Amino acid sequence: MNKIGILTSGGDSPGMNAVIRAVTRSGIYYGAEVYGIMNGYEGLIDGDIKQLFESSVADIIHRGGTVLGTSRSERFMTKEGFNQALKVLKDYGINKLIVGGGDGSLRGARELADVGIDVVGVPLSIDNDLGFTDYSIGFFTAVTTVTNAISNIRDTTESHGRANIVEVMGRNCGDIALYSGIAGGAENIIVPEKGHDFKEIVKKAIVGKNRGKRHHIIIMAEGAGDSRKFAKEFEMATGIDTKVTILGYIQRGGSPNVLDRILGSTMGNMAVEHILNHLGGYAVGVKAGKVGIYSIAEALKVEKVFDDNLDEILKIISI
Ligand SMILES: Nc1ncnc2c1ncn2[C@@H]1O[C@H](COP(=O)(O)OP(=O)(O)OP(=O)(O)O)[C@@H](O)[C@H]1O
Ligand SMILES: O=P(O)(O)OC[C@H]1O[C@](O)(CO)[C@@H](O)[C@@H]1O
Repeated sequence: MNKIGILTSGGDSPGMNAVIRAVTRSGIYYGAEVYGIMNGYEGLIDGDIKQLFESSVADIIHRGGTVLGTSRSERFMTKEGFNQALKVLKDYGINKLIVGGGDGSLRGARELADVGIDVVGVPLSIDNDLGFTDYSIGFFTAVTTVTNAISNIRDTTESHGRANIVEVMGRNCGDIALYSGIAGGAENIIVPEKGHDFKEIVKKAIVGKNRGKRHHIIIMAEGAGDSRKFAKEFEMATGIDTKVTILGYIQRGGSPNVLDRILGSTMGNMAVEHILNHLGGYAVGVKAGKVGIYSIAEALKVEKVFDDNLDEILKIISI
């Protein structure tokens, strides 16, 4: 009997529950037992594990967060914690493990594969910072949430003739800023991958103001610097009353959109099909619209590349 374990790890992301549901139901469909490991690698170390049945995952596809809980586990990064996790897998007879999470979580999964555990990693993170997949699950829901927030901020900014610096998440990746900047019609984005020309940003705002423009929205990725400091300097240089909005967890929670539900369902199903038929370590991803499976070691070597073309388009069409 194959026993599949599933855990979610790192920052939660919209779509985690769609993956848990797809893994559970696909696993049972293909004749395996499925076990939910609570709170990511922490639950794996502590043996906080429960068997999942078809109805355990009812009514969750539309919910944000993760019904299994998640964590950032320092203990898993220690030799003792890691060995304890291996012992728990052995004690429970869990011979296949599916890990949903971001870059760090999948690196943890690769470590497990390196010592002989069959694993499949599923990219689940709002940051979209994994190079081997065009999109990680949760990213587009977060971008939609940020875009809706920009629309609201734009209304009130326009009414008052102000500027607003909107700080978004993404750790060292500027994709949330880039995609929401395009979709929300922001004047500028500031991302960690690129330097920014402060004088150019100021000039653009002043030219816009002189043309009669009553709003100026700048999306600043959290990894690109201090948004409050930037706002003060921008206000000083332009004379435009400037506010800061830090979106925080608003952009990580919430019901997953259609794309994240579909990616979660198809990737979860593919992870199960693959893990039941192959030994070793793999990761699922999406390239050019197609869901595929890759060696996890190779996948994690692929560098994340910033989309300069999209950045250029933003510059051309935001005046
Ligand atoms: N290099 C590594 N080797 C082994 N385990 C790791 C490694 N990096 C991270 N982990 C484990 O994965 C957990 C989650 O990693 P991290 O906090 O980086 O989040 P993440 O998976 O990148 O998700 P998110 O993108 O949402 O932040 C860590 O707390 C740790 O237990
Ligand atoms: O969950 P925490 O510890 O607040 O972490 C926040 C970080 O997690 C993410 O939301 C997802 O990786 C990042 O964008 C952000 O920097």
